[in-house]
Amino acid sequence: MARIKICGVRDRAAIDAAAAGRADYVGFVFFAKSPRNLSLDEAGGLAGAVPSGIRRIGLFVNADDEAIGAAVRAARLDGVQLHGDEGPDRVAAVKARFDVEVWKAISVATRADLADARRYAGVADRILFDAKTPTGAALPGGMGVRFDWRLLAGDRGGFDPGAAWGLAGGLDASTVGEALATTQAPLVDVSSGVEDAPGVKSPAKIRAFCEAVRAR
Ligand SMILES: O=C(O)c1ccccc1NCC(=O)[C@H](O)[C@H](O)COP(=O)(O)O
Repeated sequence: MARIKICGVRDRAAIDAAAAGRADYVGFVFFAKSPRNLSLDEAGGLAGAVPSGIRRIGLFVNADDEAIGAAVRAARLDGVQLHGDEGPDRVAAVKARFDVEVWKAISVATRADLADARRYAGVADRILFDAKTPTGAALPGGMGVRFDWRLLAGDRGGFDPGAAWGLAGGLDASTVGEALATTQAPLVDVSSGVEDAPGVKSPAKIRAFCEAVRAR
């Protein structure tokens, strides 16, 4: 069964719903422009509400070591998700500096974009294929945009078949079944698809999403 990450949680109710749905990961966003952004204090408080079986992943966009380190410590992060223009060298540097798993998001619109993932082979602990948001969009993710999931069927553009990966972008309880059937993704990541408004998670939608994944 696919693992589940509920990204952009901002309150205890969302964490409780993720736990009830037996999600594997929750995501804390550290990006000031995001409606899901958390302060270090907020993230530290929420971290204590996350049950021990759920891993905490911090999301960053082109952040420096100081910002990543402060969040890793405050929220006792198990992993970091690099969602900006970080190249393989930067991913390797984050991995060397911090004792956490490191995910790299790859923005996908066309098959050509998949080639980017190959650059991170043996460097990132997980590749997250996410939809490319439109040019000039406010955020590089978390906007409910999906891409053609058929691009990930087969060899995923030559991406290492043994490497860990996940699917994000435009998923919700009504679409995740089709996404999983098409891609066989080992992990699905959702944010706006389990919200009532940007940054406002819906416990009912989180539970429905988890049930839809488990129904596969
Ligand atoms: O969620 C954000 O606000 C965000 C901000 C900046 C970069 C990435 C962001 N989210 C990335 C995620 O992990 C989302 O879960 C992923 O893009 C899927 O989002 P959605 O299509 O809304 O489910």
